Amino acid sequence: MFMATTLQQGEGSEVEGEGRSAMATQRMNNLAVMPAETEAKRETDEDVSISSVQELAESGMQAVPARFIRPEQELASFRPYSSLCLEPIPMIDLEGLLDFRRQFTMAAISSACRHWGCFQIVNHEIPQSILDDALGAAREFFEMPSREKQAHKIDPSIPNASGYGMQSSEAKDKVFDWGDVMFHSNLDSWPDNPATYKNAMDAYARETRKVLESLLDVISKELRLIPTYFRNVFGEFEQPLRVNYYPPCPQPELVLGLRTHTDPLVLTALLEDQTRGLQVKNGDKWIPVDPESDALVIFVGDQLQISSNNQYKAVSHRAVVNNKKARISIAMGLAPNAKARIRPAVQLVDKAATSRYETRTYAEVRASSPNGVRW
Ligand SMILES: O=C(O)CCC(=O)C(=O)O
Ligand SMILES: [Fe+2]
Repeated sequence: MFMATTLQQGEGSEVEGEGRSAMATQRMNNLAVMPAETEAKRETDEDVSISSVQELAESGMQAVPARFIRPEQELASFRPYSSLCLEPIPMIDLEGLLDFRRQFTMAAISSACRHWGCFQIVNHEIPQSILDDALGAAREFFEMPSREKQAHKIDPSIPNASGYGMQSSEAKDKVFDWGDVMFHSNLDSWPDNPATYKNAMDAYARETRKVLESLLDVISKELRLIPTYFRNVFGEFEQPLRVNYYPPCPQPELVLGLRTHTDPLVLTALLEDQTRGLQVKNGDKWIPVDPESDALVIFVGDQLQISSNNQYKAVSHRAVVNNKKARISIAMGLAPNAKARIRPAVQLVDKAATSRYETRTYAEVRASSPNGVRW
């Protein structure tokens, strides 16, 4: 599993989230380089101390430090294009599961899992107030002064630790993402502050779990597995949750808020504020997802791809940033129990062919797939 960390602030560079220190601004501006100098500068930036991207963004720097700049070949895929000519990801009305549209809706979910690995859902029965309160609590958290957030600083030496830190700061490629995250490996690690956080996230997590479990029921039927298949093989689900914060960036065309990844889970639900940023990969194209205030985005994760013996696809996705507005998203996943044995359903393995995957426990799978995003 990926171990994120926050970097130590350098001596004498105390910067509070709500203010700017001239020394810190100067230090951060000194780090900013033009893309041509990127490679040469990346090395010397290794020992730079940054405790959060939000703080860096609020320092007023005009150019991003080299260690955030994506490699040249990846930058090419950022070129702006009109989404008008691109097919949007499927939008599925879950009310259809309750009436005469049931078969059609089930087939639409299955088709989205096969061809996209993602879809949006509306009429999921989660009250709008629960969605709004979760996003509100997330915003309140990130608007707290730096020292209050740092009180929850993640300790990467503890396996499966929860806490606050920069996105992907220990990813193998050493390129940082333009965002911060409050990660909860389970639902008993809420901060006391802000006071609204615990109840709002708890309610959101509980409601979203029901939706994801009902989607899994549909999926097991569509894959012709017994209805309890996933519960039987994955055990009691773990429910990790990531609250993502992407500050505005002076050079959004050079960075990613969150690197390209698949979620190492069964299913993920993503709640976004109204700021665009999520992109999903379909074939060789990156498709922007338009946020809808009453919708959730659902991702097929690696474990569902494996269980389905590749019939369903875990979707590659990433978050881009902009130079005007911070963006918040909350991703909540269903993860197999650490002891669950992960392998394709025997019913889905062609008798003549061997299965595409070896059997491993989820703990082993998670430890061996450090894609740079803590889950
Ligand atoms: O913020 C987003 O748009 C994507 C978040 C995500 O993919 C994650 O938290 O795993
Ligand atoms: Fe993700």
